[in-house]
Amino acid sequence: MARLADCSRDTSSRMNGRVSRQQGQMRPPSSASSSSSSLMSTSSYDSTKPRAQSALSGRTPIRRPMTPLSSKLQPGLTTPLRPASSLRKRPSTPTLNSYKGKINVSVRPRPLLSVSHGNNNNPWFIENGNNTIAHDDAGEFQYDNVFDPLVNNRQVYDQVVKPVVEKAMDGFNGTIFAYGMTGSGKTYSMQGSEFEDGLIQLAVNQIFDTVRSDPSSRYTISCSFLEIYNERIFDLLNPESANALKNFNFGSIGTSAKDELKIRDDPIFGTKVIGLHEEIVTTPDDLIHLIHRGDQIRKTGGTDYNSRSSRSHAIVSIKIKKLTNSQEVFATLSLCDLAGSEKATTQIERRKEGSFINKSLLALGTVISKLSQNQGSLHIPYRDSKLTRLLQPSLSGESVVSILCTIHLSQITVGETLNTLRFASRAKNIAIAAARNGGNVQDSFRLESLAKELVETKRQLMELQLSSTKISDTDDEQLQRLRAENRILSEQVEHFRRMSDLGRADRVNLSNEIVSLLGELRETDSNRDEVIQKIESFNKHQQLDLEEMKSYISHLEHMMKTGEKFQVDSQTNAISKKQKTYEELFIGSEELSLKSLVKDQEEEIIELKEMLKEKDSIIKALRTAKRARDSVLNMGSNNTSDLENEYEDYTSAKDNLQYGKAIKTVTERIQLRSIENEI
Ligand SMILES: Nc1ncnc2c1ncn2[C@@H]1O[C@H](COP(=O)(O)OP(=O)(O)OP(=O)(O)O)[C@@H](O)[C@H]1O
Repeated sequence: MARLADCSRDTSSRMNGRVSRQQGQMRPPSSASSSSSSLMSTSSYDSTKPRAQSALSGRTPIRRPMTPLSSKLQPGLTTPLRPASSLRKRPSTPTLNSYKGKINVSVRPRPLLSVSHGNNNNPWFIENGNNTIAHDDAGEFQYDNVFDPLVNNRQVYDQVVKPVVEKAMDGFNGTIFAYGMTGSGKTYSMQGSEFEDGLIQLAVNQIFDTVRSDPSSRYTISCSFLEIYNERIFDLLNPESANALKNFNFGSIGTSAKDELKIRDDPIFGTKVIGLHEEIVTTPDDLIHLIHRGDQIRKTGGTDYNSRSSRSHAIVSIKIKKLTNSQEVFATLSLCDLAGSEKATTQIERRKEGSFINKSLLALGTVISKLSQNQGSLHIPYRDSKLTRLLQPSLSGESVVSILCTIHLSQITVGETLNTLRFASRAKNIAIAAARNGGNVQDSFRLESLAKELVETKRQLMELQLSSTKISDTDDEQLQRLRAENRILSEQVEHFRRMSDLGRADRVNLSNEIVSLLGELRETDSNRDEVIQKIESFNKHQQLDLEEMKSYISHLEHMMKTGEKFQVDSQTNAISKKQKTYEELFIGSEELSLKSLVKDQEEEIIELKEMLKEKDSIIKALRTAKRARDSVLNMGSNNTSDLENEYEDYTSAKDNLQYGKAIKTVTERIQLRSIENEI
């Protein structure tokens, strides 16, 4: 256990992000650190830059026996101890397609500095072997990793980032974020310095090392880079957004609102920033260049603890897609450098920035706190800030998460450091249940096309339902009309048939009676043969008329049958239309043929009506003829010439299809004659 020398506010030692350390004052690597050396990547992009020679004099940490944990814990500050572990060490239940575990939490104290403004009784103690940090009054805190202040970025990387990158290369989303008060070393850790690579650079190296060592797979790597500044999202890779950010100041908040990017829910990635620029890269240099470009734009300013402080949360997202044979996996690795919390400052702009930063960090703390309570029913206020909204998919367990908490170990920052440690303690209770993204490409394609088909079928079904309602309305109207007309038609046919039967019987009677009448005619009558001939001819015409009537009847019957069949067909069509696709129904010829059939039927019905009218007049004429015959028979004293004359009138009238009129005339004449006889 090491008692740590007091560290102090340092702005003088910062020059362009450089920091020096006195060599030889670092303690031997901790167990965490030493174990990590065996895991170190053989990356060809590893930094081999020498550590800086320090102009600062460090203080050798004082070692003292560890105070028993129980006596150190204070109510509200306790952190249940658990075996030190990292993603590698901690028990988890990874299967091929899922990963279960807890968020990996590491603590990195900023190195001690030579200029001390406090006293030597530094209250902090670190025991690297046990991954424990203790405070004289606050007690002990244990995490997956508690680093020695003098570890380098590579050692931190191996414990904090490397396992997450390995998982990301295998299809699991990964998130790493640096959290801590301003000036505690977040940016130093993530971006590195002139003398050593940061975690981002090392992650990039590992990604491309993996790509190179796996020629049998095809990788696609792309990157986006955003920052959340004063609760607005800016695209650090998009020049327009970057310009907007440059011009962004508190006086123009309203006018620049259009430049900020919006967050939307996304079925694949949980959340998505709409319109965020994303570039595909093929080399590590390309990727680093891209990140460097964005970093130039990132908002920085001076705080009381950091002359070049990050005033925004910055998130680099690296998308990795890997295709091996027909298997595709994809993942997003998010590397977040959060803005540091700080106490009130004298500068107005810094104060306003600080309030936004503190607010979003508070929201992050609340979310972490609620998640750590492990109660599924609890409402998690992800929407309280842009930061928590963006980190929602990661924090809600869908991503392998590793948090690096950076701390100051000076006496004047004890409150802030304890806050960070409490945050870290809560975070390590959060469970992860991440799933691998991807699967068989053919399956993916098949699923994709099935999903498309489903959408298309649903659309067709909706249109079909709408149009079938319209069609059935039209059909219904036409069917109703056709049914009514058919009913009238069949009644007329039935009536016509009865009349025809009646007419046939009358005709038989009539011819019999005419024959007997003719028998009574005197054989000597010179025109007897002629009369017989004419009567026979009349009979023949009658026969023809009857034949014609029969044929009309069968024609009418046929039309009725066609009409009935059409009704049935229409109903069947209406049902089957509902089962047919939209195209078959509307683009095909079905509808056209249906319409033309209806039109034909309408024309035929008009014709039939005309024909029926004619037939009615024929029947009427036949009736009148019967009546005329009856009158003739009753008269008994008809002479042949009168009969002949009347017969001629009748036939000529019939030829002109004016039977009714002709018979009327005959009847009138016969009636007139009977009156004359009576007189
Ligand atoms: N582990 C470290 N080794 C050497 N120097 C460090 C280390 N950590 C931090 N520093 C130095 O401390 C100063 C502040 O660090 P840094 O900018 O990384 O803090 P920060 O947490 O990102 O602050 P802010 O939230 O304000 O951006 C820098 O000059 C940095 O070089």
